[in-house]
Parts: sequence; structure tokens; C-alpha cells
Amino acid sequence: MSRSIRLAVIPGDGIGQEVVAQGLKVLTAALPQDIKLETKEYDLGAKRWHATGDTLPDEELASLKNHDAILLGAIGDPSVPSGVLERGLLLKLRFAFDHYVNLRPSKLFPNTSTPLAGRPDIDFVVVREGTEGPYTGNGGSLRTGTPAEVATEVSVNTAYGVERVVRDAYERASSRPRKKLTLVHKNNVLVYAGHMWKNIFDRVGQEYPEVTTDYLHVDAATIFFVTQPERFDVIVTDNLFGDILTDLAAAVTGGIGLAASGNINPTGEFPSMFEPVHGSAPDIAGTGKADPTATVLSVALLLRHLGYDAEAARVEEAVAADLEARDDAYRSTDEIGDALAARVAG
Ligand SMILES: NC(=O)C1=CN([C@@H]2O[C@H](COP(=O)(O)OP(=O)(O)OC[C@H]3O[C@@H](n4cnc5c(N)ncnc54)[C@H](O)[C@@H]3O)[C@@H](O)[C@H]2O)C=CC1
Ligand SMILES: CC(C)CC(=O)C(=O)O
Ligand SMILES: [Mg+2]
Repeated sequence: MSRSIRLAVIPGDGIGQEVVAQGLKVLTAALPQDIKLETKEYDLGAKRWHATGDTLPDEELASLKNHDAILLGAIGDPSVPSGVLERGLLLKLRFAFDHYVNLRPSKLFPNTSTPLAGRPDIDFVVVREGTEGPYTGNGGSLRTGTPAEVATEVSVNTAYGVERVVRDAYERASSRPRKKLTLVHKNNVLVYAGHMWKNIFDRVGQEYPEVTTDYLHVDAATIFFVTQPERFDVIVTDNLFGDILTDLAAAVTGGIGLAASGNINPTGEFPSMFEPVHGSAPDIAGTGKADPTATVLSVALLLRHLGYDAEAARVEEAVAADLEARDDAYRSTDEIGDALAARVAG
């Protein structure tokens, strides 16, 4: 474990700025005195795009690479055409740094609200493929804007890309007590990609006899996320299904303000990137209403990724204690961040 951390910080847009500030507070409180935290902030997002037209210049991409990890707030703003920053900045980062494992844990902490009856025991992790699927930009539009327009958005699935993420999910399932892995796809309709996913899932599974497997079509999976979420342990799925399912997972486990994620490059060739599952929430930006807990839990994922297991556990315990103590009293983004940092500092 290194005695210093070179952290690239991309606050981004909207509440991204607000929640990242709290994440950094908690990170600083969690690290032992002798660990040097070097942060470099990158001015990327809507403001930069308006000023210069840049989304993510190659020089900055090269500079970002030279870090141990990246902490990102959120990208996207109503003043920028939809997709420009999401594709040109966020997805460019995920693809360039080969973040093929998009890790999204979901846990129902005590005293958090859930719309589900009976407070089921929810503790699962979604392993979402992060570099392929319909997000690769493989599409186009003909006769754009006319009544005869035709638009395509082709989902790209490679055997190489699917196998490596499926293998990662088996490894995670194998190391968890319940050892259960569910593949979610839609192979009754998406027969080319869906069958390839299922075939690879079954073949790799032969190497993990200790892991119990299951398959669900994505539409049925949404039913079970609500009616029987305790049935899930590890879920592996493609980029689009994983994106949608993890917002639903957040909604049933205390809300989007608590949902953390890591964009992992398991080989270590590139820095992994940690960010809340949510977006820039323009509807509440600047009001102090954003819950920074998702970012703080993403910081815990970051710490664990860098080998700081005890520090990661302290951050997670602080979040659990803070949630346990929450009542209906309003606390601002800053106040929640301060409270979490104070608990971590002990
Ligand atoms: N990773 C990223 O940077 C992501 C960026 N986006 C972008 O963010 C922008 C807004 O997207 P939306 O679809 O509205 O999704 P969103 O996640 O930003 O917001 C959805 C709803 O959740 C609420 N919310 C989000 N985070 C919250 C928090 N920490 N505390 C309390 N409430 C919270 C918002 O107020 C809103 O009502 C778009 O430009 C979108 O493309 C969306 C998702 C992920
Ligand atoms: C904004 C998208 C590119 C990403 C997204 O919604 C997500 O990763 O959850
Ligand atoms: Mg999303």
C-alpha cells in the first residue's frame, strides 16, 4: 500500500461540486496522518464547455491517467445539449480508462426509508459492464429531423468484453457468503447479444461450482427488485440494463442520495474512478438539499480499492451511524458532510 495518494478530482456540474467537497472532507478525515493526499482538480463540465468548447482534451486525459484514482461528482447540465458532456467527458473517461467493471453496491441501512413493505434484507452488488453495450456510440441518424428519420444505436458486445466482466462477477460472488450470481439480460428478444452473454455465463460458471447461478430477463428482474430484493447477491448485466437497474436499486434502498459506484479498471493499468450513481440534479443544485452520502460511500469504495480497508470500513461505519441517527430534521449538504467527517475522525 502506497504512503501517498495522487487523486484526480472532477467535481463537474450541478450538485457534483457540492457533494465532492463533502467526499474530500471525509477522505481527509479518514486517512492516517502519515498518508500524503495530493489532489489535482480538473475544471471539466458545462462551464468549461461554454468557455472553450472542450469536453475532455487529450492532454487532460493523459494527465488524469497519472493518478492513483479519480473522484468524480456528476456531469451534465440543461444548458448543454444532452449527450455532449455525458458522451464527450464521462463515457470518454470510462472507455479510455477501460472501466469495464462498473460496481454498484446496494444495501438497505437501518433507519433508511424504503417504499418496500416489511423492510427486506437487501445487500447485493450490481456488476455492470462499463465499456460496451448500447453506450459505445455505434449508431447514426438518416434524414435527421424529417418525418422519414431513421435512427440506430447498436449495442456492441464482444466475447472478450463479456467474458472479463462475467469472470469478475463470479470472483465477487465466490468471495461473498451467499455465493450467488444472477445474470440479467433479455435473451428472449435480444437473441444475438443475449445468447452470447448466457453462453459465456454458463461456460465460465463451470469454473465456479461453488457459485449458485440464476438468470432473469430484465423486465422480470425489475419485478423482483421490488417484490423480492433479498433474492439477489451479485448481479451481472450489460451497460444499459445496469444503468437502469441501479437507479431502481437506489430507490428501494434509501434513495439515490445514498447510492455509490466505482468504475473499476481491474488490471490497474488505468486509474479507477469513483462517483455517486446519481447525476448533476439540476433541480436541486445550489439549494443545499443534495445528500452527499452517495459520494462519501464512493470514497469508501475508493479507499478499499487502494488497499485502505480499515479506513474504508470506518467511513462505512460512520455512514451507518449517521443514517441510524437521522430524524426528520433538515440538514444541508454541508452539515451532513461535516457530521460524517466528524464521525470518521472519531
Ligand atoms: N454519472 C453522471 O455524471 C450522471 C450524469 N447524469 C446527468 O445528470 C443530469 C440530470 O440527470 P437526471 O436524469 O435528472 O438524474 P439525477 O440523478 O441527476 O436526478 C434524478 C433525481 O434524483 C435527485 N437526486 C439526485 N442526486 C441526489 C442527491 N445526492 N440527493 C438528493 N436528491 C438527489 C434529483 O434531485 C432528481 O430529482 C443529466 O444531464 C444527466 O445526463 C445522470 C446520471 C449520471
Ligand atoms: C449519464 C450516463 C452516461 C451515465 C449514467 O446514467 C450512469 O452511469 O448511471
Ligand atoms: Mg444512471
